[in-house]
Amino acid sequence: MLQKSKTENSKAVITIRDVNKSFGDYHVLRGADLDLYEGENLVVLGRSGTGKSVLIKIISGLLKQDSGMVNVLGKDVANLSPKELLELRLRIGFSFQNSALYDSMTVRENLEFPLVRNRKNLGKAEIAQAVETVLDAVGLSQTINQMPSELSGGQRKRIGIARTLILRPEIMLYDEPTAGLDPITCIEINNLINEVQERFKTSSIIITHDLTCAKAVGNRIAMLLDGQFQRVGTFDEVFDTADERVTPFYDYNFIQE
Ligand SMILES: Nc1ncnc2c1ncn2[C@@H]1O[C@H](COP(=O)(O)OP(=O)(O)OP(=O)(O)O)[C@@H](O)[C@H]1O
Repeated sequence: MLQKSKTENSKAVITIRDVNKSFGDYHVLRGADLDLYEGENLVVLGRSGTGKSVLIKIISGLLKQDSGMVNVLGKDVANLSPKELLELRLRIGFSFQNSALYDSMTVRENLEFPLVRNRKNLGKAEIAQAVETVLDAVGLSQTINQMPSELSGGQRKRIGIARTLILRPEIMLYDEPTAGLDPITCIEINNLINEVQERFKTSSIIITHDLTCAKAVGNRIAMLLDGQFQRVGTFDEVFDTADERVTPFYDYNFIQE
């Protein structure tokens, strides 16, 4: 796992500075600052409705901030042309709760799909090799000819992550990766997030309400409070406080050591 000092010496692949975003009277992001460093797993915590999804949408260019700067992989996201934005999005892997597999396709076909659509220069053998590599990475080589309906929830999640990895993203964005999974499967997904970091050298933002997950995968934790990342650091640093906006997170979560 990355040491904190190493993380802080790395270059930022996402830089967010003084970002504001309102919906009507509701000022969701209020001068938010955040860096994602190359190679790190950064966990974003925050109560429901604090703006975590809004932030991810701004990073991926689906929403525009009202003011402030968002730079992703050297690009000023708010000022990209539609074509440049598409190119940037191909360098980002999204693992979202609603990124379901295609039920009518086998695992192999599900994994081939993004390559066939986005990497038109690849031959059959290269596609087959890429499918094998990502299936091996998520530990599910044996499911290659199965249908999604034959897989468990945890296996479907892993195949979803494999489908994202097949385009070799530089950044991974995980939105609540362990939501709705049993505790054993949660541990498997946490391990997978760490394996992906190591094997594919990705830089990742992981949004979660699951503190076991946060502790297991986060090189750093960033807590969104009142529209800003007011507590950023290691897990222990973030929770070593009597701040009443922070302590309930810890008190009400069961932490598996
Ligand atoms: N397109 C939109 N139009 C109006 N309001 C919006 C829009 N998108 C988000 N909001 C509001 O912004 C606030 C933050 O929403 P967001 O989805 O980012 O919360 P979150 O931190 O991801 O919450 P959760 O943990 O429940 O997913 C909410 O009050 C939401 O209603």
